[in-house]
Amino acid sequence: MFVKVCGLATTADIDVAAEAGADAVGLVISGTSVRGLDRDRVPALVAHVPDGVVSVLVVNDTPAAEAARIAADLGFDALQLHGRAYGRAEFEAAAEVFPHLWRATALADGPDTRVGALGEEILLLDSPRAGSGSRWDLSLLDTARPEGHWLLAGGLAPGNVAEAIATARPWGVDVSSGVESAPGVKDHDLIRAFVAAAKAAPPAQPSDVSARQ
Ligand SMILES: O=C(O)c1ccccc1N[C@@H]1O[C@H](COP(=O)(O)O)[C@@H](O)[C@H]1O
Repeated sequence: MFVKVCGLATTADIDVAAEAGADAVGLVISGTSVRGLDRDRVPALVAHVPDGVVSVLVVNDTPAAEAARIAADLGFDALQLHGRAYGRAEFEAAAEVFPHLWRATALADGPDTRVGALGEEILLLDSPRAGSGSRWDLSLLDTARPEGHWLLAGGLAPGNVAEAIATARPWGVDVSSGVESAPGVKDHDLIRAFVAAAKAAPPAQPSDVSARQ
């Protein structure tokens, strides 16, 4: 089970997530998120992510090509694009700048659920309110379950991730609010508990892909 912990703010957060066994860590650049980092702090945090852990730039409503340039300039391994109604042409233009794109969308919005439909490497299915800790109706997957490299997100936490994995059968999971003691403040014990619970869950799909794309 591929596990990403998102919205990290300090080098200690990164150390804890990596030591717990997270496969990827997310750093948010967004003016509207409580987890949005000052741009001048980001290079040191990206550089702190250890080899073997995927560093992911997470943006919301940023034009894809602009976000791709930021991801490339700051040395991220992957770019998670949330929010806009991105089209294939926008993704293709962004991929020429930075190829490791993740498409984050809400199933309630009726997206194309084929992984790679816009050229992305990973599809992430989230609640319509990214980063809010909101869960969503996983029964929507019954008629639109993706295959392959897709991540489940939205209101996951140490106490519900095993059940969510059993229901949704994703390739991986992503968490932010559910491992915090207050909005934007990561709780290290919750990070450890989340990664342990997710890794212990029986995988629904083979883990046949390395963490670094
Ligand atoms: O975490 C944020 O603040 C955020 C901001 C902008 C876009 C995405 C964001 N986070 C992503 O939201 C989901 C799930 O969050 P939660 O666990 O429900 O709080 C996850 O994909 C994060 O990467």
